[in-house]
Amino acid sequence: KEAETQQKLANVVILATGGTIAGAGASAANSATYQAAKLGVDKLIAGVPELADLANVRGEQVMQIASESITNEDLLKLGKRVAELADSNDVDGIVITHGTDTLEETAFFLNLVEKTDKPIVVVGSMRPGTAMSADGMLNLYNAVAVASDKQSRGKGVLVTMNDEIQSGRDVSKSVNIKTEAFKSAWGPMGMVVEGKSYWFRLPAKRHTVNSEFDIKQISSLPAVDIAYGYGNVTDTAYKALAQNGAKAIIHAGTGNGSVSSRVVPALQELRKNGVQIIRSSHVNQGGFVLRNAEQPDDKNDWVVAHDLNPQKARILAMVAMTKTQDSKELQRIFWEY
Ligand SMILES: NC(=O)CC[C@H](N)C(=O)O
Repeated sequence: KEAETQQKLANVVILATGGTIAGAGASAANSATYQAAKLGVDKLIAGVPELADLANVRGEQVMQIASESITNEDLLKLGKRVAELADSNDVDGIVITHGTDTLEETAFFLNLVEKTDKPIVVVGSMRPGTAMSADGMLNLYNAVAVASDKQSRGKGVLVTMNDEIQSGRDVSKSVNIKTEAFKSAWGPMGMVVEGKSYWFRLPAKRHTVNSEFDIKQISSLPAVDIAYGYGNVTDTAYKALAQNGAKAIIHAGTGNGSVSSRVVPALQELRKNGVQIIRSSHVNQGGFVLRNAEQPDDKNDWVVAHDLNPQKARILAMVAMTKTQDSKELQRIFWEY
């Protein structure tokens, strides 16, 4: 009988990378002061026995770090392992436990490069498991529920936080401390309640199986860095990043991705020297940067990131530049993904 139920359940692999969901604090009152990345994946799984009702779950520890320390090499390592598992006949879905600080970057990266329609769900928590009202158990339960559900196939990389199913492309950590941290300018795709998914929207942008990018063809990512726009800004950071080898600079601009007149000449010069300039916006609730609005992008040969925030624009630029160095192609990619 037990063997029969096991056969009916989906096979879900949990790839653990660290973060608060694997964190531990000194006391139950420590919801914000704790150490991330302490618990191994077996303890995470053992902490939610109800996972066994949803799927045949097994875990792998890919790394054990706080997500602000994730490097491009870590992203590639994780992405390649996800692709191997997705190719395996006995894997139906993949869950990645992750720190929340760069979760949106990893989710978007996987959304661009994984050539599979099998569900890939990235999940974290805002409080460590040792805290009162810890959110990790339910977030993980929801992630496994979504990853084992056939309805989740072909919808791109997903994020389950705070009972919501979000698109890995759109979602961003928009609030810290609070458990309702992850939001998208375009709204969640659905909800997951008591292990059941309720869907309301589909992503309109290219992803996974419809993407032109494939993790199996990527062996390294080019240097792309971000510089911040603000009052009284100088061009020092932009020049320093280029000098240090940046192939593209994401301008985390004010408002519509506007650029200070004190910075414009340096960016024009950098572009002439081959560095791609990509205008994004650092406004909190969803930037929206259009070509030739605020700056003459056609004349400057710059690219706009449209609705992608600076950290997501960095991910797309890196992936795109594994294939093209042409600014027009880059702009096409920024419209399509
Ligand atoms: N809530 C979190 O996961 C944050 C912990 C840590 N800074 C990380 O991103 O891994």
